[in-house]
Amino acid sequence: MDATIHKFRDASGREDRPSRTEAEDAVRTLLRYIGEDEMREGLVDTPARVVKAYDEMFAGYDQDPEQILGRTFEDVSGYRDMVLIRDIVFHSHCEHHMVPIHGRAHIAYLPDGKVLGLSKIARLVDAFAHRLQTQESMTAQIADQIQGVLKPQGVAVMIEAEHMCMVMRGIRREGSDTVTTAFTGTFSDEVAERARFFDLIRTGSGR
Ligand SMILES: Nc1nc2c(ncn2[C@@H]2O[C@H](COP(=O)(O)OP(=O)(O)OP(=O)(O)O)[C@@H](O)[C@H]2O)c(=O)[nH]1
Ligand SMILES: [Zn+2]
Repeated sequence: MDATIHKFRDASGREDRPSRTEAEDAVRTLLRYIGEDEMREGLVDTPARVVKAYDEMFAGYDQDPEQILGRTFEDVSGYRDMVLIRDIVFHSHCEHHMVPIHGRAHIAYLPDGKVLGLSKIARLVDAFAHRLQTQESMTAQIADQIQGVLKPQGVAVMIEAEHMCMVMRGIRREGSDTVTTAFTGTFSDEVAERARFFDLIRTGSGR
């Protein structure tokens, strides 16, 4: 499993980033490549729209996951049991074909004195989803980032996703989900904790 976390790059930091105009020209080239007339009325503004959409869909390269998780809370009255956020819907793009992946992430951790703001976990998913991804990398990146920043007793991540590159092209197989998991700490060591994680995802009543 490739757990490499893309290096945080700030918007101005990459000297080799093409300009907006160059990116729009590249879209015009693709329009011509598919057989379109990039000058026809309906397409005149399309390159600018596509680049704007890319800014949003790939905003993750300018987001620092560590900063997203930065603030933790310690005053949780001694709560030590599992915290599970399930069904975090996300949209991403596969790094092989640059077409959408859509799915759900289920993320749990066993606190060791500190907890995260709940919204920060969904923000973390978005930061990684808004980059080119493989499902395996994204799963490992989320687990490693939470483990690294929060240092809980363990992290469990499960992602279920559909890859449009398998639906719209190639094998053209609708409805198959890919499931990936990553476990650290107690979840990695103890089969019972993993079982409770799976139980809570499916039934909501692990104990
Ligand atoms: N492991 C993994 N594979 C993925 C993911 N997303 C897409 N793929 C696969 O990446 C592979 C790329 O295979 P290639 O043979 O290089 O490319 P291709 O000719 O477009 O492959 P086909 O999709 O089989 O037509 C395909 O099998 C895809 O299904 C992912 O998140 N993880
Ligand atoms: Zn693909």
